Amino acid sequence: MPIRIAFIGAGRMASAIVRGLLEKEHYAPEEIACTCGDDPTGPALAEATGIQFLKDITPALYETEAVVLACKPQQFAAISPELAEAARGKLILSILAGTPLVRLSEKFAHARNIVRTMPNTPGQIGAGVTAFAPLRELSDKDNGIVENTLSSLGNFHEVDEVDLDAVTALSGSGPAYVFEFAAALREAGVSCGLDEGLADALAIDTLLGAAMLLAESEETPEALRNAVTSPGGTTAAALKVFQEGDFRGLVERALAAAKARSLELAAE
Ligand SMILES: NC(=O)C1=CN([C@@H]2O[C@H](COP(=O)(O)OP(=O)(O)OC[C@H]3O[C@@H](n4cnc5c(N)ncnc54)[C@H](O)[C@@H]3O)[C@@H](O)[C@H]2O)C=CC1
Ligand SMILES: O=C(O)[C@@H]1CCC=N1
Repeated sequence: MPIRIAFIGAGRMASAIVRGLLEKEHYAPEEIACTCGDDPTGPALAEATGIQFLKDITPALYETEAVVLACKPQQFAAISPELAEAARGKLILSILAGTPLVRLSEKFAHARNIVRTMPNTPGQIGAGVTAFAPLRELSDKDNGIVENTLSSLGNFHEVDEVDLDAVTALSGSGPAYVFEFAAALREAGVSCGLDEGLADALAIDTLLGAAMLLAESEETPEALRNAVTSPGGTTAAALKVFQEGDFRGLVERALAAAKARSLELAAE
């Protein structure tokens, strides 16, 4: 059976996409191939999912419809000109943070089209969100491939490429901020006298419940926050500390740092 989609890189994000594609039955395992660098990720992904691992994937690219670039941005330069040439006439989907379409199209000069995307790790369980920007308008066929791939990870939005560095700062890196907040809640709960296991369970269910309420409610985050905050009560006491510590300013500076780093990655 010919390969229809090939993954250059077989790490965490490639695994999430492969699993999503298989779960939604967009491809049979034999129609997907991956390669990797000098580590065991490719054989491990093949073993876990039934897809093919090819140490040298270049010959197989001639028959594929689409190629997903899923190595690290710093590993992009190591992709050989021979591999890029074998991707002539193919649809290229990149998940590389920071790497702009202009740089992707220098290497994959003869691709049918190139789509720069920014997914996130909740895609592992179909709860991700991805933004994408195509180099040229997508044909119906390529639009179908992009939609199948991104919908298997969760929700998706088409954006102008210029927005993708900010998207990376917000939703690409964003799960890490939430996990850091969950860990901070757990530690603070322990400081307040709770058992660690209980603090962990309370932190997770609080984040999950609040996110589900926010997604289902018509209210803004501010309105939902206010609904928790009784005048002169406990929440007001905590939010005052957040405000004194410039919580919003801190988040703004964190996203600005991530966006600046994404822009720097363009040249690495
Ligand atoms: N981890 C995350 O939360 C997100 C990551 N991304 C992007 O996804 C990409 C992959 O990230 P992860 O999966 O986290 O990394 P990872 O380190 O888990 O996987 C990288 C993969 O690339 C392979 N590789 C290295 N050099 C190679 C080469 N020359 N040819 C082919 N394969 C090669 C490695 O063997 C490995 O399989 C990165 O570009 C990152 O910017 C995008 C959104 C979210
Ligand atoms: O930290 C990174 O560079 C990647 C891109 C977004 C999430 N992880």
